[in-house]
Amino acid sequence: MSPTPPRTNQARTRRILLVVAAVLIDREGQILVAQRPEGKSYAGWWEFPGGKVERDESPERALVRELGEELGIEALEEDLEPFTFISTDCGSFHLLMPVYLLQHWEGTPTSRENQTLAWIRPEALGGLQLLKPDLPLVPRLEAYFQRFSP
Ligand SMILES: Nc1nc2c([nH]c(=O)n2[C@H]2C[C@H](O)[C@@H](COP(=O)(O)OP(=O)(O)OP(=O)(O)O)O2)c(=O)[nH]1
Repeated sequence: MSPTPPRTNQARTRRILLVVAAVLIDREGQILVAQRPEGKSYAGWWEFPGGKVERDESPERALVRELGEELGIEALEEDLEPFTFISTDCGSFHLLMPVYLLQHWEGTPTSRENQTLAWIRPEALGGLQLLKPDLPLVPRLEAYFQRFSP
């Protein structure tokens, strides 16, 4: 009988892609979601605003930059509240995505990159075709918002 090979979680480690995302929450407790536009990978799927962290950029700086580029808003790094993170195998890369909550910003979020924007109630998140890596965020956000409902 041959010896049992050691158990490993994964055959090999893939390149880590560091992406940051923000859950914007307005005064009515609605959250902002964005639909990826034609021409991008996963066009038509919904996601949270954000994007890839560039070389020599902190996650918070990257997110402030992405929010400016995608939504035309000004956010402060200190207003980004760490919420959770996603760490998952996406096939050709391993996605590591810190997710922040944001309740204060300057300006009105506007589509700057042809994405469709929607303000939705947290309980409507489950009905959207969200990017698969984002699915664990749905129950976590629902639980977060339930804590504040009467
Ligand atoms: N912004 C954002 N990206 C997400 C989320 N969930 C998720 O899996 N991603 C993935 C999709 C992409 O592979 C990557 C985000 O990168 P991106 O949006 O800057 O990249 P992209 O491929 O759309 O753009 P580009 O390289 O063509 O400029 O992270 C999310 O909620 N928000």
